[in-house]
Amino acid sequence: MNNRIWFIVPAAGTGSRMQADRPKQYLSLAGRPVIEHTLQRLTQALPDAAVVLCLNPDDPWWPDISTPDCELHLAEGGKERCDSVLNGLNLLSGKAADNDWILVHDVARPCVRTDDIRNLVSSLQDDETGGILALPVADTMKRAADQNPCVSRIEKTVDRNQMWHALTPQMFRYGLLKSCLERALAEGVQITDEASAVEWGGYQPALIKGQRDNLKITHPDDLWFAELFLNAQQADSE
Ligand SMILES: Nc1ccn([C@@H]2O[C@H](COP(=O)(O)OP(=O)(O)OP(=O)(O)O)[C@@H](O)[C@H]2O)c(=O)n1
Ligand SMILES: C[C@](O)(CO)[C@H](O)COP(=O)(O)O
Repeated sequence: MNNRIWFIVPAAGTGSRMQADRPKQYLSLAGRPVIEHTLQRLTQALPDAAVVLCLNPDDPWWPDISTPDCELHLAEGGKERCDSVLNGLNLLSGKAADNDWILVHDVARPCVRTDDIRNLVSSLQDDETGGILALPVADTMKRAADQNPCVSRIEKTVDRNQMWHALTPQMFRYGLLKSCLERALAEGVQITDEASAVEWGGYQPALIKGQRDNLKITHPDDLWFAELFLNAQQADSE
């Protein structure tokens, strides 16, 4: 594959659902900040890929982080995750070719397996649209009658067949992703991942099965699960 690969890592969130004293990407996980684990996984998976890290402009913690041994560009985070990603894409204007691959990966997913990342790239390197790591739903799915995140009532059971959890990285050509994301945001479309912008653009991104331990650290107990996964992955590799 002769096109370059660029990681864009949205890392400008405040981690409000984590209820911690700092953004979750700077919380300690197995003795190191979450962000260091994530960046290490990305650079281990694809050592020749460059990394665009989207940081909150007022982030006081980044200077204390051990930076990965890779080509690293810093972009300014935006109001929402999608804005941070678009800022990362804009930073690559004039650097990335339209057919270069962009892999967007949440900094809050430090347990992503390098094999999964490489499998995503090898599976999609000849694909015109791109796609995402995802996980088929294994539980019966219920739609709640309201938005209370703790207690509610079942409004209906949703057919789980053909339902997948979207993970990251999400892999798209630079030109396609930038165009779809710019237009979707300009139209006020609710975008929570890159695939939803590409779908809005009329494309059908691929779903490539990933591992269940690629969790997004979101709530306090997720940090405990992440450490379990890291320890289990370490034990498997020995
Ligand atoms: N304005 C934002 C918001 C989120 N993110 C990043 O997008 C990823 C997924 O977002 P999420 O898990 O929602 O992180 P937060 O927004 O920090 O969490 P919360 O919604 O609990 O505040 C995270 O790596 C986060 O750092 C970002 O770069 N810019
Ligand atoms: C991109 C993502 O991780 C795919 O599941 C998810 O949409 C991020 O959501 P968040 O609310 O911004 O964490």
